Amino acid sequence: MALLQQLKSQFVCQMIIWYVFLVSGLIINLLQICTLPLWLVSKQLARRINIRLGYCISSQMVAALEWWSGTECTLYTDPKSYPLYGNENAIVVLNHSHEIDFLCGWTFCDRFGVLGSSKVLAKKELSYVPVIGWMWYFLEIVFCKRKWEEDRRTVAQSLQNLRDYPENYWFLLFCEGTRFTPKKHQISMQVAESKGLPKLKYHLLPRTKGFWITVQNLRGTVAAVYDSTLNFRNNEAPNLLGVLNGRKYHADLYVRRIPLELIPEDEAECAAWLHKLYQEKDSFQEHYTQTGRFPGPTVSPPQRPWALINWLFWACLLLYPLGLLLAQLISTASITTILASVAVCSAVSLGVRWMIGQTEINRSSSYGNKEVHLNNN
Ligand SMILES: CCCCC/C=C\C/C=C\CCCCCCCC(=O)SCCNC(=O)CCNC(=O)[C@H](O)C(C)(C)COP(=O)(O)OP(=O)(O)OC[C@H]1O[C@@H](n2cnc3c(N)ncnc32)[C@H](O)[C@@H]1OP(=O)(O)O
Ligand SMILES: CCCCCCCCCCCCCCCCCC(=O)OC[C@@H](O)COP(=O)(O)O
Repeated sequence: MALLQQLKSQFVCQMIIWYVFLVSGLIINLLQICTLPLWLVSKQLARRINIRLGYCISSQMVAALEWWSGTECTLYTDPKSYPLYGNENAIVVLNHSHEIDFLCGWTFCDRFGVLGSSKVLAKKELSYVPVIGWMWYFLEIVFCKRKWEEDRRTVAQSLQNLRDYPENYWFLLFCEGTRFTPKKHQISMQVAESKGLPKLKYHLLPRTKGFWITVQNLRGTVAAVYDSTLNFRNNEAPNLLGVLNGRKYHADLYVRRIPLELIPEDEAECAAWLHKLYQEKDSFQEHYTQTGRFPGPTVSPPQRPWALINWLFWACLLLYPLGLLLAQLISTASITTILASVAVCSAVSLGVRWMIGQTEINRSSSYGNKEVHLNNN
């Protein structure tokens, strides 16, 4: 067991995982570009094809979490709501304090069959990330600049486009707008105080505009909000490098299904509703800290083999040409080819490090970090 663990953290294993991910990802991005003319002829068919192409990329990261690191995910939820998951459109509201929260989200999407089609309100900067960000254009992910004056029009338009989406999806919203850091927490609690809102211990104060605009624009096509609270056992702070090194974590997710009809239409009432939701989420986190579990029964959505099958397919397809290339490089080794290979590998490593950096909280943006001038009147 310890030997296997050591093997997983070996540089050559990491290289293989990255090689398969990057090369297959770029091939899929190219295939996505090839679907562009199809959008003019049959938009729904183009969307269905892109859902499957997108699955081929995001499921590789799910495979890394589930099959490589062996991370386990436990779901706490009402058994009556459980059969609806994956069989309806939903808005997912999730806390944002862990570096791999999006990845755990993807794992649950996969288990309920909505990984390819799922959406998120994401910051614009992520659209430039190779492979993942480029894939998102074709999956109609909604991007925002976190500048309301600009976002109110563009976000509403992107959401309207999703009204006739041909397959069930979950729309993820991190209402906190940025990842939790002590400084951002302190500043957002000053804002809470100035608004006369109770302080939160485990969350930043939620931004309400994105939630309101999402609910308003998807009303009639989305059935419910899934209020989701994620935590990791033993106070762990998991990260992507840990996953790629084969480190096992245990995620607990608490999901409450709230029918969309219960959410007020009026903007101010909707904002008050969201603030109350976050106060409840805070109490669930407190419960977890005290007892090590969320309230209610647990269910284990079955793990599906497709993420692993997809990864094995790409590995078989891409490792053979890599072997040939390496053999040729070694046999014709000249100083120029060696230098060129080292230069390419270094550039790719830097790119890879930058991509991983996107998930790291200590490289988080300065959004929510600036002192605000509060008006208490
Ligand atoms: C478990 C199942 C999981 C299922 C997973 C499903 C799908 C997965 C699919 C993909 C996974 C990929 C994951 C990728 C993750 C990427 C996520 C991100 O990029 S998060 C960042 C982007 N998203 C958001 O920001 C969403 C939340 N934000 C908003 O809603 C904002 O309102 C906004 C629409 C972006 C606009 O932002 P802006 O800053 O311009 O306006 P605001 O209204 O927010 O700000 C003014 C408002 O806020 C008050 N204020 C000021 N400072 C603060 C502060 N520090 N904290 C809180 N509030 C603050 C200020 O007083 C104003 O208040 P008011 O409105 O009352 O005037
Ligand atoms: C087998 C596969 C292995 C390969 C691993 C591939 C790793 C690819 C890494 C690229 C990941 C790109 C997706 C990043 C998603 C990050 C989500 C996130 O957490 O964004 C942060 C924002 O919400 C808020 O930003 P901040 O304001 O906190 O700043």
